[in-house]
Amino acid sequence: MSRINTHRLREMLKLYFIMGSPNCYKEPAEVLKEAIAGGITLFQFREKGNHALTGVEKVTLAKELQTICKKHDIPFIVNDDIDLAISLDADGVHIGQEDEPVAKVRSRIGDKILGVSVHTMEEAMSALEAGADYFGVGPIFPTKTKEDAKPVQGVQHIQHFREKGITIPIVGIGGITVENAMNVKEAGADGVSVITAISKASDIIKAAQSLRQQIEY
Ligand SMILES: Cc1ncc(COP(=O)(O)OP(=O)(O)O)c(N)n1
Ligand SMILES: Cc1ncsc1CCOP(=O)(O)O
Ligand SMILES: [Mg+2]
Repeated sequence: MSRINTHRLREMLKLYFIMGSPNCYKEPAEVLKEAIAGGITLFQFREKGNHALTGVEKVTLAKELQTICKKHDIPFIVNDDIDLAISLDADGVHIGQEDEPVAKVRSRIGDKILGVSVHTMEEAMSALEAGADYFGVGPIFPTKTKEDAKPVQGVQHIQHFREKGITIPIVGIGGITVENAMNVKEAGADGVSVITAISKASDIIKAAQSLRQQIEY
C-alpha cells in the first residue's frame, strides 16, 4: 500500500460530511444514508459534544456508519480516536493541534489518510513535514457546533496558505452553507466540510445536492 493519490484525495474532499449522534435530529444512520444519496464524497465520524456516546455504544454506532459508507463506496474517516480508527480499519483519521502529534499518528496508521487542522503557516509546515495528507482550515465562518473553536478566520486564510505556496489538498470548515460554499472554493479550497448544513437540514438529500452543485461549478 502507498499513500493516497493526491488527485483522488482532492475529488474525495469536495463535499466532506462530518457527523456524530449529537449533530442529528433523527437516527444518524438515516442522516448518513440521505447525505450519501445527496452526493457527499467523504464522511468523518465525529462523536463529540453534548450527550456524545462513549464506550461500546460509540463503537457500535461507528461500525454501523462504516458499513453504510462501505456499501456506497464513501471513505470513512474517524475524528480524534486513533485506536478506534485502527481497530475498525477505517480509511483514515482527522486530528487537530490538541490531539496526538501528527508524526506519531502517521507512524501508527501507516498509509491511511491523515487530515490535520491547521491555523498558521507554522502549523501547516510542521504538519506537512510530519506526514499530513490534507488540511482542515477553519472556522471559516461563525459556527455554534464547536464550542472550543478558534476565532473565525474567513476565506482569506485559505487564500493566504495558497499564496504562500501550500499545494496540499485543503478543505474549509465552520459555518459553511450552500450560500457561502462557492467563496470557500474560490479562495483555493478543494472542498468544504460541513456538519449542520447537512445534518440538521429539513431536507438532507436536497441540502447535500445543493452543496455538491456549488462545489462542482
Ligand atoms: C475536516 C476537518 N477539519 C477540521 C476539524 C477540526 O478538528 P479539531 O481541531 O481537532 O477539532 P475537533 O473536530 O476534534 O473538535 C475536523 N474535525 N475536520
Ligand atoms: C469541527 C469544527 N472545526 C472547526 S469549526 C467546526 C464545526 C463545523 O460545524 P458546522 O459545519 O456545523 O459549522
Ligand atoms: Mg480533534
